[in-house]
Amino acid sequence: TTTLAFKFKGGVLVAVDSRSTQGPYIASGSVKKVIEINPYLLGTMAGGAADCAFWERNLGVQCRLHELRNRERISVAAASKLLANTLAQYRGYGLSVGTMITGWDKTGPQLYYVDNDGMRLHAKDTSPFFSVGSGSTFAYGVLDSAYRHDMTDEEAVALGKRAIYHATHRDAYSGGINNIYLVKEDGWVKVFSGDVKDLRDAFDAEEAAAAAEGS
Ligand SMILES: CC1=C(C(=O)N[C@H](C)C(=O)N[C@@H](Cc2c[nH]c3ccccc23)C(=O)N[C@@H](CC2CCCCC2)C(=O)[C@H](C)CO)Cc2ccccc21
Repeated sequence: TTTLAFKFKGGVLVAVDSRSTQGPYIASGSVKKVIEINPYLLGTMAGGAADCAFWERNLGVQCRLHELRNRERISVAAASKLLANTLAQYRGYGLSVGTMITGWDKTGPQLYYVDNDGMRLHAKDTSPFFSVGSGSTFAYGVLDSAYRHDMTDEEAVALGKRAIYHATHRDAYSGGINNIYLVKEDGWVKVFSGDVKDLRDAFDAEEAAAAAEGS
């Protein structure tokens, strides 16, 4: 799996692959690794498929209950804390969940990393991006070299495609479809869904267009 997300001038960019494996066997080439918790909150999934699917759906229930009790949408910080607390309760049970919780709340765009070890990291200017999964090392190589905060939405999408392309090219456990979401002030938008095999020319074309626009 390769999942990544980064904060930038326009909000938050989320990009994931869609391969599920059982050892060397590809169980699926088209799983959804982004869960749409509500129109303002997204969660990414890496690790045990059933663990991620079950506990992130459970998080959705907890977020909805928070809204009903408090008559206001839950913040990204609180939503990520609910999941971190749940995973802490099950520490030692063998859960495998590596996730990013992101969205836009009254404090603006926010991004957290949460995993089964009980880690909960807040993306700040020092580290505005995370990548989770077996392909994350390849994605970090691309993000570390090309990330800039003042990217346009199009440049951010092109960077997400480039990072997923290189990770799925090198990592046997990543592949399938690249799904990309943009988190804006009025909620998330799914902006791209395409086979990773076709990505190469996609981000080359976007690059050329951006260069032409710049000149
Ligand atoms: C697709 C699927 C299941 C599935 O593929 N299960 C296999 C065994 C699974 O969990 N695969 C993991 C890898 C894995 C196997 N055994 C493990 C034991 C512990 C931890 C991980 C694993 C996977 O693809 N993980 C993906 C992310 C998943 C894909 C499916 C959607 C949710 C996120 C990855 O992290 C990469 C492929 C790297 O492993 C189980 C399930 C239950 C209900 C509905 C759908 C599914």
